[in-house]
Amino acid sequence: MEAIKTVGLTKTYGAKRAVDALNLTVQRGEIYGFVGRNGAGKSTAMKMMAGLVLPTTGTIELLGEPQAPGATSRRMGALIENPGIHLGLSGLDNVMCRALALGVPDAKQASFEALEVVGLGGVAKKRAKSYSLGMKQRLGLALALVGSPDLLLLDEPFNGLDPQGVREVRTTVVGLAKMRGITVFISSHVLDQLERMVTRYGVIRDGRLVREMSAEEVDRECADYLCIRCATPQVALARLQDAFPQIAFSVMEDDAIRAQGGLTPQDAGQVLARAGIPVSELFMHERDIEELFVELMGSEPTDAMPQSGRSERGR
Ligand SMILES: Nc1ncnc2c1ncn2[C@@H]1O[C@H](COP(=O)(O)OP(=O)(O)OP(=O)(O)O)[C@@H](O)[C@H]1O
Repeated sequence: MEAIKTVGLTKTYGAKRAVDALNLTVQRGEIYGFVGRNGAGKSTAMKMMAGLVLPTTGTIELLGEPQAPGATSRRMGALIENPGIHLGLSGLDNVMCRALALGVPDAKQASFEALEVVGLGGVAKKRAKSYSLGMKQRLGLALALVGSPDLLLLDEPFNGLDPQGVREVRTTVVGLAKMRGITVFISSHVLDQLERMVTRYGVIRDGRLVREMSAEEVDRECADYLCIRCATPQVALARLQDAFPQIAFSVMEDDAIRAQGGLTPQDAGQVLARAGIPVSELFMHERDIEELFVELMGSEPTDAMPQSGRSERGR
């Protein structure tokens, strides 16, 4: 069952297509990481999902229900940009205002519980202006949580947090997803944190979705591999496959052979030398998640790849 489905979702500001025909599907229970450079269109897409910005065209379905333009689903909680905290009110009163507006039964108890979940139970009665940035961010999370949503939209929830705050928000979100089965749609630049929580990624570039990947696919793409180049890749491949049946080989679009699974340059080099196959390049390639996403996100705003575009590396 889908938690989020957008079809042709588009937002233009003048000549700028901030979000361009976004077709996105998020399954229930996923923690979906939405990744892109500054200005790629993440916030605009999420604001449309939250009913804060009207789409120019396209449709949005949340938890199986079509959303009227500008409507907000009561089953969704959102933390987008400033969480709208009243600094003069206590954390509890802030959350209660929202709980009452949502018509949450037993608003006070529900508000306490939301604050407990984000670790602010002990300071519930303190004014929000005395909260640190991290505590304010967690208060924003409590505001998003108080209606017991089935879907959470979190736009840059780690912004302004110290490492401890980042960890607290991350573990809270993962706990919610696991214990309550909440679907989480999260945008962040903090890739190493996303890597620890996300089950699927979508990469947005110039308003368009250029790639979706499961966490396992990202792990695979980030795994070290041996790269071999020679003039006769098919012949070399056959020799290597005979010699190392346990290794996963693939030939890339540029004819480079990629070997994953622990083959060393020395062992591969020996086999190819014995077969009389000259090798022009032989090296271990190491790539971390940041390098992978920097490639996918693009360096500067460019013309987007087609909606169904795949990485040039091809798999
Ligand atoms: N209200 C607006 N009026 C005009 N242009 C806008 C408006 N909101 C966003 N844009 C433009 O739309 C594009 C996408 O912006 P958006 O804020 O969605 O990107 P983002 O991926 O969330 O970036 P960031 O990570 O910096 O928040 C940018 O070029 C931005 O300047």
